[in-house]
Amino acid sequence: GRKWTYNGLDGEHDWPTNYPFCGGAFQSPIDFQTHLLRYDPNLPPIQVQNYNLSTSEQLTLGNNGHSVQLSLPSHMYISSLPHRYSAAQLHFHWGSSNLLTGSEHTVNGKQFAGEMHVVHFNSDKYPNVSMAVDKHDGLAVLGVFIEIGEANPAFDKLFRFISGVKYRDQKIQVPAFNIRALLPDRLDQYYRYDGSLTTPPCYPSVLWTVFRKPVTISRKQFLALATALYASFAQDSPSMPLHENYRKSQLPDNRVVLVSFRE
Ligand SMILES: NS(=O)(=O)c1c(F)c(F)c(S(=O)(=O)CCO)c(N[C@H]2CCc3ccccc32)c1F
Ligand SMILES: [Zn+2]
Repeated sequence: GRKWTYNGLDGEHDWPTNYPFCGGAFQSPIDFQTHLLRYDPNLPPIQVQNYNLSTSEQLTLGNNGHSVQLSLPSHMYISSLPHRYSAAQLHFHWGSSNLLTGSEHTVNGKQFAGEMHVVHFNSDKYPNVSMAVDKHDGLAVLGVFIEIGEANPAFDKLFRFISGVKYRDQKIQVPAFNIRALLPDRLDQYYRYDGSLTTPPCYPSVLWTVFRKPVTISRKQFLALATALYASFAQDSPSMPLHENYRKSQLPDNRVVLVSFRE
């Protein structure tokens, strides 16, 4: 598709020009304001299967110019939703070295340092993520807020390779590891709403689950993510840093956000 960026020309205000859904309804992210929340006691804890990948498996780590993404095998899946949602990839959104506010979803206006998304597709109905991406029941994305605090060694299994994908379209193979260790310990407390991809083409095809509890990584780990990457190709000059790759909050339109926890 046509190129798009997070700021300046081709920035998010211009996305609807080439990607009409970006100007439509049910857009993500949104701000989880208290008055939008409704407690739903029937929301079950999220259950993930086969997330503990063996180190003999290899995954593709890539820089697609918009984020750093890790391919995931489709034998990983979420089993607690109405359909089986199989894993496709995970990626990150962040601010910059001195902007510790780079999450996409926010809580009463509070922005976290970053956010990780684990993208899954409805493998009961669609053969792969590309066929699912524009269907109303196509995708389920798990969102994890990232805060600066105690280091989390699991993220180093990914971040230690980031210098290998500094420039756009660079890809390397990395040893697989336990992806469950990237999620918070409690998967029973989360925000749930119907939304969209937060990047063009912004299809309103995502069942969002954003965990209430953030994960923490150290400032050193965060800087590895926030300062290592370029959105431009290796041969391009000048190079453009890949940072502040988060979309602004979208209008809730009269959407309700279900929560699995009581305040
Ligand atoms: N925040 S988000 O979860 O909405 C989201 C992204 F923020 C994002 F950057 C990407 S991407 O593939 O890295 C780049 C543009 O799609 C995807 N990629 C998804 C959507 C399209 C697609 C097709 C195949 C594999 C993954 C994806 C995404 F779902
Ligand atoms: Zn994302």
